[in-house]
Amino acid sequence: MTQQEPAAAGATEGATEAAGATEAAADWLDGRLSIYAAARNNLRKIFPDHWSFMLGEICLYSFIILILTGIYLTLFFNPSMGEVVYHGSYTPLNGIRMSEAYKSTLDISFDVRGGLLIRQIHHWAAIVFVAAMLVHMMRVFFTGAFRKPREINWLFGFLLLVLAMFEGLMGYSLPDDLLSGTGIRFLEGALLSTPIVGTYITLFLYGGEFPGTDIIPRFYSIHVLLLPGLMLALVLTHICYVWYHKHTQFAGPGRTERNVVGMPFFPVYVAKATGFFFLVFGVITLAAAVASVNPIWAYGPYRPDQVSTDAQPDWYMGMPEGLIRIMPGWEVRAWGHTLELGVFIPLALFGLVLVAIGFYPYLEGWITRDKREHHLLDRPRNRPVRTALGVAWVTEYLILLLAGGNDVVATRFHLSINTITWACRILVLLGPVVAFSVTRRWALGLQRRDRDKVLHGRETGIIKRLPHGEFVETHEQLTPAALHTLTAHEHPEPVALPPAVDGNGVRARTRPLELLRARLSAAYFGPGGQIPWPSTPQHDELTTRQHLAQQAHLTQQAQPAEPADR
Ligand code: HEM
Ligand code: HEM
Repeated sequence: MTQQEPAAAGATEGATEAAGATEAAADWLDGRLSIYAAARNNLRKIFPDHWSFMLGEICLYSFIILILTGIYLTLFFNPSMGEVVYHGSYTPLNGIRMSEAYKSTLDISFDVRGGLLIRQIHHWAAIVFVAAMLVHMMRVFFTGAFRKPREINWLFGFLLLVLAMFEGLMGYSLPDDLLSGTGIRFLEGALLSTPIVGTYITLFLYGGEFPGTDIIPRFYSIHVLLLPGLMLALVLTHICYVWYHKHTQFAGPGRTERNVVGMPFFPVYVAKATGFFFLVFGVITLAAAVASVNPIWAYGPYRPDQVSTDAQPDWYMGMPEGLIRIMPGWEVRAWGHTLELGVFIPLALFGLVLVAIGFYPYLEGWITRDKREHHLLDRPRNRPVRTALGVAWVTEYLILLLAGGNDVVATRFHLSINTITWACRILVLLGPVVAFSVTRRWALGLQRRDRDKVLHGRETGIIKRLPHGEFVETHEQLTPAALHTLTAHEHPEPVALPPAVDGNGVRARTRPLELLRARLSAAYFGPGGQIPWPSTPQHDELTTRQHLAQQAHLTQQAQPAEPADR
């Protein structure tokens, strides 16, 4: 017997006791909540694997980080517009009159232990949150994961995106620094431009004339209570739907519309997801620790008579900002009222774009008349028109982001602000059209390449010289798995117009909506929308030709090209 044995035996006994206690606790819970049945049904749930499926997780984890850090901030932030004179650690602002909201944010930054880091994590998490949402949304869009039965979940996700943008706007308005105030002023202008109800909405929200003393406390309630509450409910519903519908998967051998191929939720995904949460938290914390964001002490407290150059909203508000900056300052005065078209048109456009994004799944469903469920994802190249629409939208977004920062571009690159504005005006109209047509052609080109690969195999890059001098490139047949993946997608037919003459020989009237649907469907699935597979005779001919060429090749290799004697 060695010295260690009693200790080891003691440890085993302890572990057995702990396991027994855990089991007893689990039994107690099961007697009340039937957790065994719930665990049996859910823990082995299968999830398919693809790197792009982690984008939704980044949204989820940054949302959790926002809630955790936000709760910490509420302990020290004072959402009051009451005025105080600052005497604190940040000496350059000593003796300056400011709101209590601004002062408490300075205190969080300079006097609260870990305050600045938490503030920065909160702000960085907000930036990552909205960025992850946009990229996640584009993944869902480009792969067609929004199709039946997931249209509702797309709508929930879309609502989350809109709420997050406004949650962010409210958040960076809270510290009441010069930049915040400029944002609140911008919002006031935007609301005032709404015809008929604009003035009433503004007076109601601001509790009187701008800036008043109500706006920060009101934004605070909305920021820490109303919107996070709504978002939490939506996030939970969103994830429940992902669970209920089961995740989509990319086509591949053994994967069909009726099964899910992947790894079990427990233990594989639980372990992966936990690790990934800490990775996201770590990266955001690192960014917060090394990269300063929103240094409000450098901007100073808000004063309505001041505005700084380079005043920029957070990047996700770049689109409305850009639209307003490039719009000519049109104004109509009639019957004693002013219609501020220069602000109202861009905002209406922004709203329309958002609505179009939210309802896109229904629009595509209407165009394609497709009522089936889809659990296999599309490769973006196989739906060129949809992919091109997505790229056109991203292009438009980026151009407007640039337009929204026209003052920054002008000062950093020593350019004329008018030149930038005019360039953006032209680009906003041309950019999406060019992006659409280049992407569509590109996707069609990739489809052609896939078709060639299926018919002729993969180009190996190995050139062989035949005995009679001809050079040929050898092709390698695809593996059955690759062949399956490349040929798994459907080739839908465009929706046909109803016959011009009905069964009784009477001319039928085509309704404009049906005509529109037929045209759009032809654009999606006509010759400009997909590369048809070769017809059966074409396919047979190609295979025979390939076979003959191979035979000839083999014969030539077997016989010397130049007979030695005759
Ligand atoms: C708070 C924001 C969001 C969170 C926490 C979230 C979370 C998730 C998670 C974890 C998944 C499963 C993994 C994945 O596919 O990435 C998912 C799937 C999905 N999300 Fe989101 N999401 C958010 C925003 C959005 C947005 C903005 C949209 C679209 C407008 C959207 C639409 C969808 C759809 C349709 C699915 C199902 C995809 C499939 O099964 O392939 N989500 N979401
Ligand atoms: C869910 C999405 C959220 C987003 C996108 C968001 C965004 C922001 C942003 C951008 C700021 C400005 C930070 C800065 O000063 O640089 C902010 C401030 C703040 N947020 Fe949030 N936030 C969210 C959720 C929450 C939640 C859930 C809480 C509280 C429970 C919270 C509490 C606060 C407080 C107290 C401030 C003011 C303190 C400060 O500015 O340092 N936030 N938020």
